[in-house]
Amino acid sequence: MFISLDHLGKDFRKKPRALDDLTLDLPSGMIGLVGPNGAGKTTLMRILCGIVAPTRGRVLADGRDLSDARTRRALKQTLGYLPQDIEPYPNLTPLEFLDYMGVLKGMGDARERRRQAGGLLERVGLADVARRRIGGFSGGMRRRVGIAQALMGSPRLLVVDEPTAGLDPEERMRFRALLASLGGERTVILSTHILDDVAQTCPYVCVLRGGRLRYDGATSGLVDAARGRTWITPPLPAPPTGAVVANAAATPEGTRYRVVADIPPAGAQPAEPTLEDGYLALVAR
Ligand SMILES: Nc1ncnc2c1ncn2[C@@H]1O[C@H](COP(=O)(O)OP(=O)(O)OP(=O)(O)O)[C@@H](O)[C@H]1O
Repeated sequence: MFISLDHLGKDFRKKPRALDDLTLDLPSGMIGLVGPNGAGKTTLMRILCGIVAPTRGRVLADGRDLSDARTRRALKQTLGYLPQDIEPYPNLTPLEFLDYMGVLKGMGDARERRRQAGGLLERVGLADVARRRIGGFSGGMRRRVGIAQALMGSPRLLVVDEPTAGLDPEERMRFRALLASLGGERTVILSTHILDDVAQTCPYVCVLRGGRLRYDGATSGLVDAARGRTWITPPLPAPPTGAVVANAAATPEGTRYRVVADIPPAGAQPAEPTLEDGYLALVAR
């Protein structure tokens, strides 16, 4: 599915320009959406899912304008959304929950719903607990129920908000591998604060800050934003002023800072930038 944003903007009463003039063509496959708190990621995802209407501009899905109610209805049937705060009903089993979500998505055939639910639970590694109540599941297992429900109806657009937040490292890796297997023909938009998740799963990334698009393109290209601007300081008693600190390492003589800055701090040596440095160079104020 091809999504285009055309001068998209969103004002809230207390927050004008929560999104500001976004124009962008999203490719199919895995797309990372990153940015600091309040950058507008959730607002953008809600607009893409047809939950919130933009104040200005438009979204086109395969060339069709989402401001049209019929297009929105059609999109909702081919859309999977895993919101940040999903809490699957604790009294249901995963099979029951997926069946219910299938009904909400307009899947009328009960046999097909059961077939898909069974296959998806297999895929997310929950087949052996498919008939247990979700209430007794760990956070990671609930998140996997969440992704399975988002995949009911084989959506062509999958929107996933902060899926690995709060998971332990093993569950996070597992979830990441699962997400990586979902790309292909489908468009998957993955919003996250964890840059490493994007580096590992998304060839394409959009960086938002303060409602504006700061970067869109190959994830590997993010490093260029910090090229020639990344430095390691000598041991110092305090961080250098006027530089964005990307990392700090304590030494007996003081702290060595890894910084992104146009002008090198006194005595600093140039360093090869990483994705993180590039991201910081784009979003730091
Ligand atoms: N329903 C709303 N009413 C008023 N303001 C809102 C609403 N939703 C979002 N905002 C504001 O819009 C801005 C963007 O919020 P949004 O939740 O989209 O950012 P985000 O990038 O998802 O942030 P986070 O990473 O913290 O989840 C913020 O300043 C937020 O306070």
